[in-house]
Amino acid sequence: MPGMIWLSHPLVVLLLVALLGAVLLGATVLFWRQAPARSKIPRAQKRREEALRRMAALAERLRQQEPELDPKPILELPLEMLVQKMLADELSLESVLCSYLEEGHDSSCGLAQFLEKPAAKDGVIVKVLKAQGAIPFVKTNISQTLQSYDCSNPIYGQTLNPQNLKKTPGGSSGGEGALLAEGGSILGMGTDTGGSIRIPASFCGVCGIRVTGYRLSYSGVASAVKGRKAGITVAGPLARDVESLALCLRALLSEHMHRLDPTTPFLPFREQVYSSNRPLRIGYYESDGFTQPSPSMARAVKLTSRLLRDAGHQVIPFSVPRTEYAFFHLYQGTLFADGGATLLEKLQGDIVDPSMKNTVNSLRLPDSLKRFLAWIWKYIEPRVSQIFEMLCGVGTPKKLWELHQAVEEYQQEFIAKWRSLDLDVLLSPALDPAFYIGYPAKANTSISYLALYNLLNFPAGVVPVTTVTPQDEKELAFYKGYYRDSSDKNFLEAVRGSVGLSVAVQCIALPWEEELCLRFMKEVETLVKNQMEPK
Ligand SMILES: CCCCCCCC/C=C\CCCCCCCC(=O)NCC(=O)O
Repeated sequence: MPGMIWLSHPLVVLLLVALLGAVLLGATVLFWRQAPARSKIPRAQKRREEALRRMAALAERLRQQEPELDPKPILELPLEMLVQKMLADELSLESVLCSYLEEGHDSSCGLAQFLEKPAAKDGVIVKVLKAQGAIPFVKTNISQTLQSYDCSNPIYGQTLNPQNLKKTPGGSSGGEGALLAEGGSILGMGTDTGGSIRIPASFCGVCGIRVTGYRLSYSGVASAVKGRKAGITVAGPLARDVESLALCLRALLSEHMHRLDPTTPFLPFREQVYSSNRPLRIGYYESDGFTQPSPSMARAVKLTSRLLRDAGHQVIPFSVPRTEYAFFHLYQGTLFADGGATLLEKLQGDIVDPSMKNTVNSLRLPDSLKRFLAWIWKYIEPRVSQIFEMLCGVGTPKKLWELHQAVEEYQQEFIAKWRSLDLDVLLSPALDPAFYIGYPAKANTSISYLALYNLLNFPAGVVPVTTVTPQDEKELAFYKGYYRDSSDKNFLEAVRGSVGLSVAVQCIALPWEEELCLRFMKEVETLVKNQMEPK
């Protein structure tokens, strides 16, 4: 046989042996490099099991001591009412959640190399909350490195969405979203670079807000990627209602926080802005022209803008300028300005979670190959081409400054448009309904509605307003997406089969206007609640 003749050639045999040797060597080196990570993971899992056993034992002891006590009505109380009851001595209970760097605890970011390095002291947010009586009681699951909006890592596994166990709770702060949705907590803290507070909140049917950069302290918050100066990561709370978010920000925006971290402005919570009821001028859009909204996302904006109009507010159409440019060139440009070097460094010797493989494998390619793929994909799927271009990084400090300047110019262009319409606030879709597990990595352009406000650095929060109806589901049959590419196709697959799942809207204000943003969110929440429960 001709094949056998080839195989009997000594050079071919030599080549095959060399190839096999190289593969074996590669696998051994990888195994050896991952060995420390592999050994830390079972220990972390054991610590978690022990903690859960201790919690179960404590719960059992409480049940025996107080057989009459029903904790459910307490856990379901909004934070504000809980505080009122505690102040009135009707309740004494120990539970406010915080997942930030906390003395004596690991903040792993889903990375084995961050394990067994407990924080030496509390982060500023934890310090301020503790000083006001908060008792952090649990750290919740996140996506590996926080650079994905799924919620999975090789240490603690995949978190599921309590509304549908085949769906992700979103990420990166997906554990917080799931715990709040299940009534297991009353307040959580997350971080947001591309929707990591707002996506889990909207996927799980709770509220969340990303504040203007630097308004809340970021000191002591663990992260796999630090140092970005555009598209910066910010802290923010998640809770079951807007009043709880306001209570949290009221507590944090204090002299105490400013004293502990003078890089935050001394700008205490402005009560009169939050409690004002003057009618608002509200801009709104159902589509950003880049990610075709799911039928439920568009319906959520329609429903909310009608309720707002009926309540006496002025509602004005708004269109987002140059979304494609803003998403790829500016947002992804800043996200991967270093070509992913920082992220890859943090993953060295670690097991890469399946939810991160797409990003990590693409980043690991040599720049020349990324450029070649960008060129090829230009003729097949232009959006994939743009992703590969951005994954090369900016190249030089001069280019980075040019990018920062372009971001500032876009910010001014957006503000000028906002001002020309004399708007107070803006209403947009969030990202809904929850995706099937594994899909965030496949539909990576669909975060455009949320990432825009990371790029602009505006405060933006999400409020659940409706659930997916059978009619929304039927209308998905006509969903094609604006680009008809793999990301559009994956988005459609990700959101199918979601009748009954939560759908939120996004409420946006200008920088430093967190109180106005919250006031707008509260207005939306109240109007939706009132129409669901007519007097
Ligand atoms: C052809 C496929 C190539 C895949 C390349 C992947 C490109 C990834 C693009 C977008 C994903 C962006 C995810 C950003 C998530 C940020 C989440 C967040 O807010 N994190 C919080 C934090 O950083 O603290």
